[in-house]
Amino acid sequence: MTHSANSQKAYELAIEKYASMGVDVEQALQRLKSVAISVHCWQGDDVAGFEDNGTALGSGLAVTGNYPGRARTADELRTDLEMAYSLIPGKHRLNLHALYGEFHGPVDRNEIGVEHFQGWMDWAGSNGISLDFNPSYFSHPKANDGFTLSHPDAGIRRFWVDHGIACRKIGAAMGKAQGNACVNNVWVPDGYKDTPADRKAPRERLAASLDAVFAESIDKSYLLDAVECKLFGIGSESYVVGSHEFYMGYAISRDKVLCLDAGHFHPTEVISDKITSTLLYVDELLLHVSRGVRWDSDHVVTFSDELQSIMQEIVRGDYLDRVHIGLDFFDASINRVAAWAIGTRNALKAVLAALLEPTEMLRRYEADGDYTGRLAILEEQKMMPLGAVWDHYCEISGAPAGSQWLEKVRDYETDVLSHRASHTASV
Ligand SMILES: C[C@H](O)[C@H](O)[C@@H](O)C(=O)CO
Ligand SMILES: [Mn+2]
Repeated sequence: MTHSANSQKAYELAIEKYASMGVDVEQALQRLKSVAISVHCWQGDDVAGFEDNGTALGSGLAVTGNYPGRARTADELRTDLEMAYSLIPGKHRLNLHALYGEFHGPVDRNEIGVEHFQGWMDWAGSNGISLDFNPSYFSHPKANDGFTLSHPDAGIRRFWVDHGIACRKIGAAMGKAQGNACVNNVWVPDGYKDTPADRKAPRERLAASLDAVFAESIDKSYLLDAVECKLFGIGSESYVVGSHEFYMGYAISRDKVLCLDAGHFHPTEVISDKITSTLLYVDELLLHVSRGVRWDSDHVVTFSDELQSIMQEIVRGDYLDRVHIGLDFFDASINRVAAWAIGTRNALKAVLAALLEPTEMLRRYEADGDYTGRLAILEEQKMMPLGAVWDHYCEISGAPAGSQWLEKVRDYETDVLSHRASHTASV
């Protein structure tokens, strides 16, 4: 039997196996097709961007590794992204940070405009990709002392408010051009390394600055404002102004999208358990699917228990239309295109696994108090033929099945990435 006849047979057996649990595989694949993951641009170049403002990555962000082939220009980044998208089944979005504009000279953050992102918008339009956006409150001389929107200096706060306003205009133009809302996510690094004497004033200033950023009402069909909390960063170990409680309250009171980054909580705290709670109080969530490892919040996403739980919670709650799934990791120690492919494919595999769960059966057991049955079926799920369905989905989507994508990345490395000058990422 040929390889494709084998995989067809495996798929047919998988359909039977899932049907015996009351699960319709074709219906699950139909739903999966509509799931667009927002792929983050910053994995491709170690969060460097194209500003050339002489400021190294900081504000608690660090990229380790010096794997050759980092994208150095917007064109290189776009070429790498096209390669990555070709390895991922389905149609996905691109999440751009403001420091990735094409500036052609010095343009400070408070002066950026739609024109600096026209190249990205044209590229996105011709590739059928929708864009999301983020103001960049780091890697800038005015962020070097650890504070931006909550800075004690009113002039610096004003500068960063103007950056936020400029980014909302850019995001709205993207949303208008693409015909669906651009999610514009605000994350600020503000915080103290050591115990503060005043936890209150910076939070009051941050709330006031955010209100100024969001003062202009923009049609939600163009732009969705999101806000992202963090527990701690390198250099803000003792206090982060934008904590979870801060942004939870802010998002609820100001009708904003709440962003939950999987690496931004206590090491044993999981965002999968926050989805059903937060969605009682906010209309929509943005997820930054990431993987924390000790001090780092941004390892490449693997097919972990938590990744599976996140997607189960979204699917079980029927939240696929209320949760925007974005990625957030950066690893300079491995091939960067492979990092995108691994992380995004894993996120999709976890969505598929969740769509193939016999949820009705599990709920029935639970309602009947049959916790033995619930645990037994949850564990049996782990041995179901997910891989055969995934391979089939890749094949019908024109993406490589199994590990075939790796060969394509190796070829791309030889043909393209290896010709780029080597560099050393920040450590
Ligand atoms: C580039 C950053 O990772 C990103 O903007 C932010 O979402 C974050 O998670 C900071 O820790
Ligand atoms: Mn994040």
